[in-house]
Amino acid sequence: MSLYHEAAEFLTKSPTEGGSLKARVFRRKNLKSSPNQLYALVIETCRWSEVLTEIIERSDLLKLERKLTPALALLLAHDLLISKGGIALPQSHGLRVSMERHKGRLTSELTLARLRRKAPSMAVLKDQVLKASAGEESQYPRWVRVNSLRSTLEDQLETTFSNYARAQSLDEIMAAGSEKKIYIDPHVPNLVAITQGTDLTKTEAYISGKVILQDKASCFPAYLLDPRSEDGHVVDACAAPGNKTTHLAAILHDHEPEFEAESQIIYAFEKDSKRAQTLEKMVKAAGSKEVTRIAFGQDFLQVDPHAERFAQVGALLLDPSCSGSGIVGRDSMPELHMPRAPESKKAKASDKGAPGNPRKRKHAEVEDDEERRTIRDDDGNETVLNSERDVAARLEALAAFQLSIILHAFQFPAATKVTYSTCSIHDQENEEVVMRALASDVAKKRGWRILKRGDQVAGMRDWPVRGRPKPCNGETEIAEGCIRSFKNDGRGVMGFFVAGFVRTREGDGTGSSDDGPYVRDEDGMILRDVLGMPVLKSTGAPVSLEGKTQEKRAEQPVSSEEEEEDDDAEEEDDDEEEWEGFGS
Ligand SMILES: C[S@@+](CC[C@H](N)C(=O)[O-])C[C@H]1O[C@@H](n2cnc3c(N)ncnc32)[C@H](O)[C@@H]1O
Repeated sequence: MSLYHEAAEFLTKSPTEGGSLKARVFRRKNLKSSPNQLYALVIETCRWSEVLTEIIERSDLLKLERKLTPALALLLAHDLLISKGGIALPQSHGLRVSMERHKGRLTSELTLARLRRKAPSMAVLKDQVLKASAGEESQYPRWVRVNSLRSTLEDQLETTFSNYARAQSLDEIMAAGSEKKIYIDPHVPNLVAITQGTDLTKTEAYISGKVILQDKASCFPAYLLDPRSEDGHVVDACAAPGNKTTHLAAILHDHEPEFEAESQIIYAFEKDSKRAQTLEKMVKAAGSKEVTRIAFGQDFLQVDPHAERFAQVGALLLDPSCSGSGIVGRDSMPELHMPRAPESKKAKASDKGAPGNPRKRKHAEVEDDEERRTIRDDDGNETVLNSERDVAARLEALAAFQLSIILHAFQFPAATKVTYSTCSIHDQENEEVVMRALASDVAKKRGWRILKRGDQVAGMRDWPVRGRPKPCNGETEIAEGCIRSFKNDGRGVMGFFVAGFVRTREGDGTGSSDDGPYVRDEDGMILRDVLGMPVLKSTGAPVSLEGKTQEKRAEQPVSSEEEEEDDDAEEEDDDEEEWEGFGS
């Protein structure tokens, strides 16, 4: 079966499997075509289907080529007229011949369709098509985190975003239309919002890991955790694809003291080996490899918190699988238009439900039925649910798993900071899990409590949307400590939840305070002398630079990217020698 026949099936048949197009394509076994190619063809054809339907009908293609079904005509017309590569079939293939003999007529119809839409060029038409077919995401800004391991905000403003006008508010970004505008986020450091429409993935900054596309809310957990040199090693318990792991690495880099300090490691666990490979790629691209140890396929719950190698783990970021109900545009699928089949021709079995029936149909509508029965978590796993009771049971199962992750993290002997986050909007997975964690034996025994709003990093303290008091049993301090965000509330972010837990080591009798050896101001920032050296609590005097400066200087690469690559190669060898896996 050709790519086009397989794609036509996805385009026309009501899904029997449920789930988004992406999930259905990637889950389908025995596909002859590459799932990536197939998915791209179907989704792009949907985007262009209104224009292509007009072209096919006006050119009478289906009357002239009786072997073509409406879906095949749509897919082939897409590749013939729109795709750079043309039709992906041998020149003598019947389908390709059927299309190419009408190329002149179809191309003229494309020009007329473009002119009817008042688009002076194909580029403008493409822009229009993309906008018209954009889903929920188009109402949101695009969030971009500047990766401080590879670049700085200033550098990016002068390079990647040099032709963007500075916006004074997020509203300006949302109202900017096609104008390129940029807004520097007031809550999360190194984060900007830009107008939708530009494909940043093609830029040098994206390819080289200088910028990372990451929703603002997804930046909250690492920022709230705020790992500092005195916190020791860090755990990212559920790490793939790695947005938060790489954010943690950038924050460690930003907080790296100029003076002698133990080097810090991020232990990144990922239960799913395939996703762990994505994590590895992201960690490498973001320049975080040196500080990150990935546990491929390792279940965090099977890891022994008391193992020697975790003795210095002071901070843990927990971002476990959840219902994903806060994700923006997860299932959005462009509206599909189908050319009408010629009158005399009976609709082929493979075209049932497409033309003749309502000519326009939203994939979402087809999937709505499925949606009632299917919930998809943020890892893309789907569960078929038949009733409200099923939904409640699924949320309870997720909540029980999420709670077990927190309780496991609470056991790490040196841990004093934990963040827990979900991209869910459900109380059951959010405040209710927090309350259950705080009420647990391990929390009580070890002195874990909520990180109060007043003790949070400045940007999180200022963020106005807080936890819901009701599921916190009216305990406002806990609700205020929880941070929420909601879709469609004008703040331009996804639905999200994060809470921090802290404890002092006195809580379990180990006797040291949890904010490290340096004097801090009321924002929790380390006090420094005029040279920027941190002031020690023990002596009241700044730390001496001796020793470290020379060592640092000796570590500096001579320069050049080539050297960086060489370094990488060496690190790989080093890693292989040093790292023997996590075990339990
Ligand atoms: C919400 S995603 C994490 C997203 C990630 N923190 C990021 O920001 O890019 C949850 C991840 O946790 C992984 N996971 C689920 N249970 C796990 C466990 N017990 N141990 C380790 N990883 C787990 C899933 O495979 C999935 O990749």
